[in-house]
Amino acid sequence: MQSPSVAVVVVAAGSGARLGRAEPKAFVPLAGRPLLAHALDSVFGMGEGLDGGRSVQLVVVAPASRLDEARAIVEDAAGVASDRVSVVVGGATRQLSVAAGLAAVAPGTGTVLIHDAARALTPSALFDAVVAAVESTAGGVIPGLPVADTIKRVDASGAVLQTVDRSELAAVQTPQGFPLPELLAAYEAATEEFTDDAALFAAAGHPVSTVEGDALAFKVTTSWDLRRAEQLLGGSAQPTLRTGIGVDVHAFDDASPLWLGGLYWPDEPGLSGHSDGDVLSHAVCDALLSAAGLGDIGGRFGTSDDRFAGAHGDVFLSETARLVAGAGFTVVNVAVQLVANHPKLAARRVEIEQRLGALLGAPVSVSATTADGLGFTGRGEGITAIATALLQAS
Ligand SMILES: Nc1ccn([C@@H]2O[C@H](COP(=O)(O)OP(=O)(O)OP(=O)(O)O)[C@@H](O)[C@H]2O)c(=O)n1
Ligand SMILES: C[C@](O)(CO)[C@H](O)COP(=O)(O)O
Repeated sequence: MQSPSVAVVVVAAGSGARLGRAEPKAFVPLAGRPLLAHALDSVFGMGEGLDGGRSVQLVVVAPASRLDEARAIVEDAAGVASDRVSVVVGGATRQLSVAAGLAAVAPGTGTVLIHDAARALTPSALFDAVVAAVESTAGGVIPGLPVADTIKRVDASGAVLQTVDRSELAAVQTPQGFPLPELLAAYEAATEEFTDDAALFAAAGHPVSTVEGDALAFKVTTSWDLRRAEQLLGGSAQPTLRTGIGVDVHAFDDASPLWLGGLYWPDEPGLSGHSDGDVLSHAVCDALLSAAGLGDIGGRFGTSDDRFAGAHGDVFLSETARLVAGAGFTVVNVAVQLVANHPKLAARRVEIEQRLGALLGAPVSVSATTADGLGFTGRGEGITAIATALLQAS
């Protein structure tokens, strides 16, 4: 293969912990397509693109678990099979992922750009501007934007120590461009972890300058960023809603106290279980986890975990609410229905609704029915709870 003069390494191997989705961030859908696909649109839109006068090599760095998916996205974006595109496995840190990508860049390449897949809406013109600046300066080039907020230095307690002069600061983006031989040598020499490639390059003694960044090159880090990206792509400004369902069943156990909806029910037979058997709270947790795409209560709070032995429903509900919020959702409402001969809920229904509503920060409706004498609930052997939850992406 003839050595291309420009290579672009797109790092897409991060987990996206701050986004909190089940899939790695680069594979999270944005307007119906993975973030990575959008990022590649920008690469293939470069003036120096694959079909242009000069060839550009593309290396995508993906998680080991998503190699096939990444290959399919790359092939789809490239339109044609090409020996100028490849997908390699990333590392545990961004720096290791970049190093893995650089190892796949053709020797003899003049300029290499390192780009975050998470900056999915970066305009192609920014790639072109960085390439042009690397070629004219022979140094490192990064896009930067003025910092809009006043910046304070604070200590661990939050006390303000100093106001930083922001006229000297820039918020730095990608793609970051470098002459390949110098960047490779800098990576070889690096003994510490840097948050961007320019810092690593500068630590090796090389000059780095900025070109004007672009607001569209923002990094999708949190759910809020993802929503902003959706809206910029002309997606509906309607909130993203997700429903979930949860069902739980526990058998009666005369030797246990009854806990239901977070309340103690004296003089009623209890329910068996690893925890306190609060079937109603557990169904609500499952509905919330299901709506957020976070699996289920068994997967999150397994019976092998001693911390949950005998735990009350409140513990599971509070932790579920924390997980759901961490995944970028607010609870719109929850509805739960018990299928049971007893206890009779009517007298304490409002009390349960208020208690669970306060825990979840959203309305909770509780209802009950019997099974007309049919099945195990009809025979009075246990209780079934069925819950639904509605979440809104925050
Ligand atoms: N081990 C890693 C870590 C990050 N990245 C990539 O580096 C870019 C910028 O990193 P960041 O936004 O911090 O992504 P994550 O590390 O995935 O996010 P988080 O810190 O929230 O987990 C992303 O495109 C990400 O996929 C990577 O390729 N390999
Ligand atoms: C490289 C980078 O995108 C420059 O802004 C950024 O440093 C990487 O993201 P992180 O959030 O710092 O891991």
